[in-house]
This record gives sequence, C-alpha cells and structure tokens, in this order.
Amino acid sequence: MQTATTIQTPHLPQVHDARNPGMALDMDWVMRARANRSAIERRAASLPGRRSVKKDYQAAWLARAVSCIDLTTLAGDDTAGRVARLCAKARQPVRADILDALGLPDLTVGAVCVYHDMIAPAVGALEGSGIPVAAVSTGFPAGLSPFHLRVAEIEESVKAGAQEIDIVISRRKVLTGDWQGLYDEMKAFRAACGEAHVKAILATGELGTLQNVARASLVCMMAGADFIKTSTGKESVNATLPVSLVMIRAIREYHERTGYRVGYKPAGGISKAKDAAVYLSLIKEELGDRWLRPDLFRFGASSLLGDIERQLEHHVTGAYSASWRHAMG
Ligand SMILES: O=C[C@H](O)COP(=O)(O)O
Repeated sequence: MQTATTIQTPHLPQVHDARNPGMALDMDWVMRARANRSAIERRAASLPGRRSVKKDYQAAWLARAVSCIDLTTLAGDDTAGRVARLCAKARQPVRADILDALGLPDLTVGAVCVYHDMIAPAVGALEGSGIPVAAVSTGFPAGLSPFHLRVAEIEESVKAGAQEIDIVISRRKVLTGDWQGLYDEMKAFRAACGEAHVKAILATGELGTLQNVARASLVCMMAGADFIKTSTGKESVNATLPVSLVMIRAIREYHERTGYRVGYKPAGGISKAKDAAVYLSLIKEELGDRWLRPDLFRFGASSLLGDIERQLEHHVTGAYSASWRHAMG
C-alpha cells in the first residue's frame, strides 16, 4: 500500500500560455478515459446550491459572464440588419448608466457568433471594437456534408474575416469508436483554420454516453482544438452540468499532462443569469481562476445577455425591468 511518504511526485510539465498545438493520438489514454455517471450526477446536482460566487460580488461575476459570451444568432432568417443590431449590443452589452453605477469599466462580449453568410456584415459592424467574429462551420449543425466541402467552408470563413471557427465533429465517428477518424478530421479542420482559433463542437446530446464525451474531448484536444464546446444549440439536449463536468475534467487532465490550456464553451439553452453563475463556479472550482477569462471560457448563448442585464439593473435600482427592454437583435 502506498503511504504519504512513498507517493511519487508526478512529473510537472511546463506551463504554456501558447495555443494548444495538439499531439500524437494516444489511444491508451483515450481508452482509459472513463466517466462514473452516478458520481458525476451527484456532484452536478450539488452545484446550484453552492456559494462559490458570493452575493456581494454577484454584479462583478455577472459582468465577467458578459465578457465571456459568444453573442449568437444562428437562424435561417438572419439578415445583415439583425446582425448589425446584435453587434451594437456586443459593443455595449450593458447600459452605460448601469455600468457607471456599478463602478465597472467598459465591457464588451467575448465574440459574435454567426453563420458564414453573416460574417461580412458582422466584421463591418464590429470594426475597431476588437471583438472577434466566430463562424459556425463544417456543415453546422449536423456536419454531414462532404468532407472537402467542410474544409473549404472553414477556409472561406477565415477568408471572410472570421477569427474563430466553431466546427462540428462527425458524431458517427464517436458512436462507432473511430477515434483515429475523429482525430484526422479534427486535425484537418485545425489546419484549415490557420491562425483562426478552432472550437470543436461535440454535440454531446448525440454522443450516447458520458464516456464517449470524455473520449471525444481528449481526441479533439490531441488534434489541436483551442476550445471544446458542448453543443450546437440545435440538439434536443444541449449544455448540461454533468456533461460539463466530464469535459472540464478532460481539459484539466490534458493540461496536467501537456501543460496546454484548452478553453471550454457550454452552449445551447443557457439563458438565465443564475445558470451562468453556476457555470462560473464550476469552472472556478474545477479549473481555477485562470480559466475564467474570455480566452479560455465562453458561453454560447443567444438570450443570456438580456437576463444578465436585467439582473444588473436590479442590482443598481432594486427593480426589474421588462425583458422586452433588453432585446438582442
Ligand atoms: O452556440 C450557441 C448556441 O447555438 C446558442 O444556443 P441558444 O440559442 O439556446 O442560446
């Protein structure tokens, strides 16, 4: 039996703030990944009641959540006008008088996330703001178009000015255990992105098991994903706390083993400020403060900002305004 004095000090890798370059596919590591569903569900159920985010600091935490939002519109009827309004909101996500009253500095969202056709209007509307445009890609949301077209779509979106590309993985590769195929696909997507950062959408609601989520997370990171993201927002089950725990722990393990930090993006159905606070606590507890910044954490959300703005207004005035006053687009 090991005692405290016989435990070996693990080899600590160097700390990198550089972009995750990926690594060779390590199948032993992938196959060792397990997920204990009942323990994960117990831990997830305990999260909403916890108080890692103290009440006094709630406004600051909500402001932090705003800075980590990928403000999203992904609708078939998106227009340049709607995207321009969304971008105006991205530049000034919370009313200036509320921010003044809270004593918070200027605030913008993390990115604006759109379909390929809306990249140009978004880039135009965000000019000079420093806010990147993220484009969903590779046949989003199902990812079932021919492979060469998925790669070409990434290249076109980067050419159009997207600085971040949200790709969707082939779920069937996970469901059939084709880890090499998933790795090769992800590596090709990363290469097509060039300097643009790549978020790998796992579509966890379609992966069957938490073990598959753990393995797919590792494979995508090994293939060079900058972020792993839960969902497209179009699956019947999108971001959940159990899935988030599995993905976050895979990120932690990858960091412990390689020294590289990969970002996390829960997406789909996150629309309440209180849910955002739970996610922030989860990140703080499992990964630490370094991950609570837009370069390593994003919410993919179309309607979360409105509720956060209402809560911040309530914090300042003691009253809630109607939700229609916080329209997004
Ligand atoms: O990636 C972002 C999601 O599509 C947004 O989903 P949501 O509209 O449920 O917030």
